[in-house]
Amino acid sequence: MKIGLYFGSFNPIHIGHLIIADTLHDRTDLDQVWFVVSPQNPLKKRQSLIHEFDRLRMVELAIEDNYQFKASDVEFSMPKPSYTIDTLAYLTDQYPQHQFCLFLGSDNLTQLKRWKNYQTILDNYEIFVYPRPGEAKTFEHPNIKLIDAPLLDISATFIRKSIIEGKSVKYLLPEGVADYIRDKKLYQ
Ligand SMILES: Nc1ncnc2c1ncn2[C@@H]1O[C@H](COP(=O)(O)OP(=O)(O)OP(=O)(O)O)[C@@H](O)[C@H]1O
Ligand SMILES: O=C(O)c1ccc[n+]([C@@H]2O[C@H](COP(=O)([O-])O)[C@@H](O)[C@H]2O)c1
Repeated sequence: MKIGLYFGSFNPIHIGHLIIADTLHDRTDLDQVWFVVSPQNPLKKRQSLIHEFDRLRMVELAIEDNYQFKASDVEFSMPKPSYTIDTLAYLTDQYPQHQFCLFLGSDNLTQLKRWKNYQTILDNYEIFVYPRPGEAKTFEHPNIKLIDAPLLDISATFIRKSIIEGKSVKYLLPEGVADYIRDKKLYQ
């Protein structure tokens, strides 16, 4: 099977993530999308990062009606911070029957040259990139595939801020995720 790995902090998962995953899945020959919840992005120091178990649970709630989407906690038992090349090597070793590729927002493509062993990632994995407002195209490589799709000006940062300010995030989050945040009083 061909699997698209969608790595992220998902703090929390929002409808932008779901639209991106669905668009990339629809426009490629991928069989499944795995949402890989990263405990700690090596380049982001965030005090508002809630526990990875809550972030994983919200991903599970968000994708439960889509059998082609899976949630992965593979990075929970790996060393922190979460280096993508190490997870790719682990998954490639664990699942030799699968072919893996990556999903990135274009903000992360801009940052890619700061990632651990980015050249190895580039040379060995196809990368599908969803455009993000404010991000210019940075570099080209045969394995980088830019997808032409509507810009989505939605971020988890905006959602966290809105919750703190008591503003509505009703249509920015899947319903189950909004309920989970409310019940557990997260991000307040
Ligand atoms: N609106 C968006 N457009 C394009 N890509 C996005 C968008 N939101 C998230 N992504 C991509 O999804 C992946 C996971 O993103 P992440 O969980 O960090 O969400 P975020 O909304 O960027 O969070 P935060 O605001 O906390 O940084 C990254 O590759 C990111 O580039
Ligand atoms: O491997 C790296 O050096 C590296 C550097 C920055 C980000 N990443 C990964 O990129 C993914 C997206 O992160 P985020 O916080 O934008 O959702 C997440 O899985 C991070 O662990 C990985």
